[in-house]
Amino acid sequence: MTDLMETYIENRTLVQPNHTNMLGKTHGGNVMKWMDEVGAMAAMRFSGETCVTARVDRMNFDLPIRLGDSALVTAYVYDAGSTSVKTRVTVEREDLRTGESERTTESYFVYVAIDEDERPTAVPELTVTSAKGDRLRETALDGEASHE
Ligand SMILES: CCCCCCCCCCCCCCCC(=O)SCCNC(=O)CCNC(=O)[C@H](O)C(C)(C)COP(=O)(O)OP(=O)(O)OC[C@H]1O[C@@H](n2cnc3c(N)ncnc32)[C@H](O)[C@@H]1OP(=O)(O)O
Repeated sequence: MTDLMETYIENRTLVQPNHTNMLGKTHGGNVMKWMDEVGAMAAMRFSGETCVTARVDRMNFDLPIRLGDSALVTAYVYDAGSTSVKTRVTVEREDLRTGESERTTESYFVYVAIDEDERPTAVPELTVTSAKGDRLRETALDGEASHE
């Protein structure tokens, strides 16, 4: 068993010129890659296994992430099947000079734990033992449903 809060991972990237287009906005592909990586880390921390991405839900880029911003990616596991692991992944941009922070995108990634032969392998049960964990799971289940 692994608790939801143990899977909670945040990762910040300082947006540099090599991340942006000619308008000084972060390429969507970079944002997706950062999300995939942090989601995979949450899934691996949960399962104790190598995890591969099986599905990515709809993804809207609601606001641009500007050159010089900090991009904060947060992921956690909110549900699991026999071998699959569901994660909620969100991104916020922060203007480091003002501390102003805004959500730019959110999505749901499904990973599958694999063994040495790259075949799906069993994952543990997810536990939720705190009020914060309950809130995060509820938020993810509601968000997943509204993403359908
Ligand atoms: C080797 C070195 C390691 C080093 C470690 C270091 C890593 C450090 C961090 C990693 C950082 C970046 C990591 C990014 C992660 C990638 O970028 S991975 C690359 C992109 N993904 C891939 O290449 C995966 C390609 N797909 C596959 O290999 C196979 O389709 C899969 C995903 C293993 C599934 O295999 P399968 O035989 O079809 O599985 P099957 O038995 O039908 O179903 C198994 C489970 O998967 C679920 N499932 C399958 N497909 C889907 C789907 N499309 N949607 C939802 N659920 C699905 C099933 O519902 C089932 O769930 P459970 O009921 O068991 O819970």
